[in-house]
Amino acid sequence: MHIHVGTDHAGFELKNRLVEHWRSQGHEVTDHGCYVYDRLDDYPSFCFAAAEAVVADPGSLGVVLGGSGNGEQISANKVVGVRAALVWSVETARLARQHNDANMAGLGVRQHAEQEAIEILDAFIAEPFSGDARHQKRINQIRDYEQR
Ligand SMILES: O=C[C@H](O)[C@H](O)[C@H](O)COP(=O)(O)O
Repeated sequence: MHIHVGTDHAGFELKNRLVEHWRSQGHEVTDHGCYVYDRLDDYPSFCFAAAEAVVADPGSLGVVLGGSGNGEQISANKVVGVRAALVWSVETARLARQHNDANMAGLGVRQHAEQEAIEILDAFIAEPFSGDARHQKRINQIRDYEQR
């Protein structure tokens, strides 16, 4: 799996852990920043970069991190072709893939212990889309609206 990751300062340490963790599992990981810790940096540019990379790389997945994950998810969803879900438990992460075919996850680093955050994001990466017709129909409705 090719995984694109972006974060602001709030997720800097977890992002570095995830890059190492997923590479050790054999995943290809592209780090879209931030590359240095700056407590005054702004999340949108990192999220746009990760989101544009996901759209340009069909089959890949993306993860955006921040204090709450909210601004990161909002930013990622501005990029046409992105379906970013805010994931806050293993179950919501799995459902984001199973039902929504989400190609990006937003996670609030300040809302979880590190190990829990890693487990949530591992669940997101591992879960396939169910392919069920009822879910695909709804995803198509979102795609059609986005393209109008
Ligand atoms: O939705 C935005 C994210 O949670 C940001 O990571 C957060 O707003 C950053 O907060 P601060 O600038 O207070 O560290």
